[in-house]
Amino acid sequence: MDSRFSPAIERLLARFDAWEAEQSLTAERILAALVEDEESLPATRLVQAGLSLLRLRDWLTAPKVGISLSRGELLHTATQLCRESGQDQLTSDVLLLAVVELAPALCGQLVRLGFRPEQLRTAVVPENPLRPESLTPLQLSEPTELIATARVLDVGANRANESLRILDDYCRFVLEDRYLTESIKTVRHDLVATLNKLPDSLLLESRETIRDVGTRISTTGEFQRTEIREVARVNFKRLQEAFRSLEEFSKLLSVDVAAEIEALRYRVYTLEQAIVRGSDLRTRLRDLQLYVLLTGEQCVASLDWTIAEAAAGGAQIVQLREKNLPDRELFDRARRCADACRNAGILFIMNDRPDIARLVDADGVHLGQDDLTVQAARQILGPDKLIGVSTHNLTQLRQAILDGASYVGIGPAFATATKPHEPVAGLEFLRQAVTESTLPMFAIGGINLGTIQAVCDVGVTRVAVSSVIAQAEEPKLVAMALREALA
Ligand SMILES: Cc1ncc(COP(=O)(O)OP(=O)(O)O)c(N)n1
Ligand SMILES: Cc1ncsc1CCOP(=O)(O)O
Ligand SMILES: [Mg+2]
Repeated sequence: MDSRFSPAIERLLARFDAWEAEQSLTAERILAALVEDEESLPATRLVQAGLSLLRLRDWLTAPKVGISLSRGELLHTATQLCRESGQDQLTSDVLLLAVVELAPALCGQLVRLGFRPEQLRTAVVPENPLRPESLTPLQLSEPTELIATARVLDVGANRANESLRILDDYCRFVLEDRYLTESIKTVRHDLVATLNKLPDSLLLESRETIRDVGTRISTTGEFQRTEIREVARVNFKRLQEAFRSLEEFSKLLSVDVAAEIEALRYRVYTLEQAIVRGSDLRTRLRDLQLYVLLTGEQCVASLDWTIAEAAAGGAQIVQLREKNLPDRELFDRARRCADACRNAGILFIMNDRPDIARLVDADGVHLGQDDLTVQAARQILGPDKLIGVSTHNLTQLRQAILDGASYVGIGPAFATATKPHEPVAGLEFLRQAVTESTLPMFAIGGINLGTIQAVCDVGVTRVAVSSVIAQAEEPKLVAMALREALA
């Protein structure tokens, strides 16, 4: 067996041999084999680079003339890429990059499905690859400090991996969130890739669980979990401890590996914010489907009356969206709206202004792409208030999730006179958004009794509306009809 190949890669290459012998080795076939397992490294890399596996599989199963490749040229390119990335062993993501680079026509097709080739290259062949010569040569024959270091790293890697698996399950089965699941999975793969940069089998050779007194120590807290969310919270803590330890001890072997682990630790911190805090706020919004944006001048009647009527018809959130009021009047109006919403038993969200949201004790604030950041608004509002973010494409949606948004607006679904110059994102974006994540999402823009069915048909379950309520003679009846359509 060639030491550059793991058993999994050997098995793949044997399949390629067989296909080549029957003259059916094509770029598409190799790609399909690499993503057969949705947890595989190539599958994760493609998702990271913007490709949806569902769309890719649909495309792969459609009939097409394949692009022939030879096993020899594939291995040649892959070996060169390995050299560029400073790794000794051929990994499956390097094979993937080799296929994409050898078959530009295939790459072009994937780009049409959302794939960003430069992102794959950066992930597989980083700018400043860790060169093997930066690692200290090892002698593992005697129980030295080196062996002790390796044991600590082995334990840390196992702990981190266990926690990541649990968090993967949490995102997948509790939150049912595809993007967060992929993000956790990517951390797991990247940790493996980073630790693989340590000398061959160092961690395994040093394993000595029997001598590890820590395996027999447990505290009562270890077994107490009162809520499912606790599982995520506790495992993020464990994960961060494991990363901290890995980072400190790997400094003894390679500063480059330590730096990569530090970067992973920061990514995990961002995910913790999104997953643990997000879980609380998601729960608060779980059953809320109808969100109404109001501007005083747009309402045919008074704001107070419109809020009371809309709430009586089933509106569950009101946002005050004023664009032309001086601050004192805005503050005054916000206070009255907050009171009206409290009286009606619904949530009150302030548009654009975390400062005023805080002053009137609103339930939260809504921010657009050019407004203050989520992080800045959090500083003003503290940990318990809702922060909504407007998103118009998948990149903005993913960023809002990582920023810790409590919900997102997705749209505009249709052109609307309420915000006439806003480019329409359309129904296809709405469909993609609800497939990508389970963060509460309110479709917005041109939604009324005539268009709401089309919005529901793409899988949306929550809407935010303005003119259809503000300009209705009977907002209560309109709200009831919108709720009915969402039911
Ligand atoms: C629920 C919801 N979604 C989107 C928006 C739009 O916010 P933004 O892009 O900041 O535009 P303005 O409303 O501030 O003009 C929203 N307000 N609410
Ligand atoms: C604030 C905003 N942002 C995107 S569309 C929109 C207005 C939605 O109003 P309407 O429901 O009247 O189309
Ligand atoms: Mg705004």
